[in-house]
Amino acid sequence: MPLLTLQVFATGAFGASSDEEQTVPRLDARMGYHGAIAHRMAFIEEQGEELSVGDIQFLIGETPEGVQRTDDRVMANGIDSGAVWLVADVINPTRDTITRRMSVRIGWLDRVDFYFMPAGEPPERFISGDSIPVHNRSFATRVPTAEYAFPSGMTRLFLRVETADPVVIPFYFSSLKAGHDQEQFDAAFYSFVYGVMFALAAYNLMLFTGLRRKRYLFYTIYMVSFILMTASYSGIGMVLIWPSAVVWQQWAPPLLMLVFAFSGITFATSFLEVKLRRRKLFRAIQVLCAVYFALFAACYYIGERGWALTLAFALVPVFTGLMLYLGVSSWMSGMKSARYYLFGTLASAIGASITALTVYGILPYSQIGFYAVDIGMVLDAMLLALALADLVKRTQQARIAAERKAQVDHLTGLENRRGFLPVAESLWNLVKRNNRDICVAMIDIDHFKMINDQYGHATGDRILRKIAKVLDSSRRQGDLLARWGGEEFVLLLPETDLPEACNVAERLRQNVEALTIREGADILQCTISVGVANRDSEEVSLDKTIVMADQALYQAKLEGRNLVCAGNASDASARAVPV
Ligand SMILES: Nc1nc2c(ncn2[C@@H]2O[C@H](COP(=O)(O)OP(=O)(O)OP(=O)(O)O)[C@@H](O)[C@H]2O)c(=O)[nH]1
Repeated sequence: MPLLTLQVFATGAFGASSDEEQTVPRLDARMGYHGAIAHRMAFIEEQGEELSVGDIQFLIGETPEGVQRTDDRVMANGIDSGAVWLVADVINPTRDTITRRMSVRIGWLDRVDFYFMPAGEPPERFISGDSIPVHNRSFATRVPTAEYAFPSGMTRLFLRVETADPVVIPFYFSSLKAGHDQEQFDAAFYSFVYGVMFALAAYNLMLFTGLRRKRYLFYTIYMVSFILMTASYSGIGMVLIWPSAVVWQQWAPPLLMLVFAFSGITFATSFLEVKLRRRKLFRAIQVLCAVYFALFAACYYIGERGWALTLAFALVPVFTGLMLYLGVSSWMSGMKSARYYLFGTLASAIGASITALTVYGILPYSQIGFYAVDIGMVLDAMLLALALADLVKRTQQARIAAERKAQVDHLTGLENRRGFLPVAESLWNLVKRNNRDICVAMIDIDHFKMINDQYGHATGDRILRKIAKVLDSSRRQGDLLARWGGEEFVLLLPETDLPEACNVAERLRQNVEALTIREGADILQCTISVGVANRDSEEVSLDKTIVMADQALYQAKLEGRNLVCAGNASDASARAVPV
């Protein structure tokens, strides 16, 4: 007989009795018990050596004080603990058989054996657990399940659970219909979770294919690794995808937990541009990832699955903390899109913590507690997708602002040559199509070098700004004014013939001449020279008209400055004349 060290899992130990009927609690076969019912059963924990049904029967008979009770509906005993037996006597007071469905609703348990022993008969056994290929299990279900037709009288029910994973035993005893309804609910829930995840993963993969931005790829990997991780520990993977891959099923949960944590942190570092902003931290994260993978490989090599799981369970909070820290620090440093990221990470962290605490038995077991990680992750997936969209929006806005900035002259606030030309070209083409007049005036401040030399560059700048303002307020609405470069400006006058353009130019000249600028004790007055040219034939381009206006401006300078000269764009050899 193996030596047993018996432990109490929780408070409320059953008062031991030599009466076997009191030692083993009773279940009524007619009842459909609501929720998990470990508190309605007795339990015994194996210490080292494996026990048989005969050993357990012997123990119950000979040392009933060793049989324990718990107040908890779900037994939770942490990682790598010994095998646990649950025992109850199922009473069927009717003459007919009563069929009941029993299941342990956890997909990661290695080995689960159900034994049913009617009085005076040998036990009938049902085997399950993820160390057994699906087709070799008594019932090919996602979670360990048995259906049994309880005969009239008493049947002793034994349940043995053994695993290197966290020992959690939500044992359900229900009618076939209630069991079926629960499975339907689970299927609907996982369909919803996986549906959302797959849709977002596929969409972001498309974005990656089209845009070639790595962050979309990392998002996709993060989602897919979550799907695979939950598929591995929920048992869905084994039932639907790898029904015979027992070794893979044993190692998949810790491995996929690592992959999930790493893909999450990789997405975070890419999205929050940690490599650019925090180079040292980025290196440290890479080293940490490498160390974890090396430790996992070592666990695999020596066959310590419990250690690998402990490693994975220890890693997830570390990386979640790191992801939260990165989110907070990025938000603090002004990255607006980081707040969606932060809320998403917070949702998944809270969900994962609730599930972990539920699985460890620290929080009372509930459906919502058990599925909290999935609910949190769905929220996380949606908020991260929102964060990516927000980042795209902000990047676009920044690009448009930068493009606009590149088209504006920062000194005068007028358009510069880059801003002027595209608008001028389209106006030019429009006028040309309608065969209307259009003119160009080139404007240059006279003797500006002298002002710079005498009063300094800063005063020169101030005067440039003032003259630009005068020009801007003197132009007609619809005319396009820009700083062409240095102390030169250009004015495009659509729907304007040459004499009218010369009138406008003359008004500008007069307004600038009337401008007085105080510089210390001096009152400064500036003048401008203007060259005007018009489009006087079909073939004349904007460029050519600008050249002609420039020549007319040169003529104005030659004629003594503070003048408006007009030229003819189609006849560049003709001499521009003062107006
Ligand atoms: N303060 C200031 N000066 C500028 C700026 N851009 C060009 N200049 C100056 O404008 C002056 C232009 O000199 P020039 O091309 O010789 O022409 P000018 O002295 O105006 O003589 P005319 O055009 O022949 O009347 C140079 O001294 C340039 O340094 C600017 O943004 N700010």
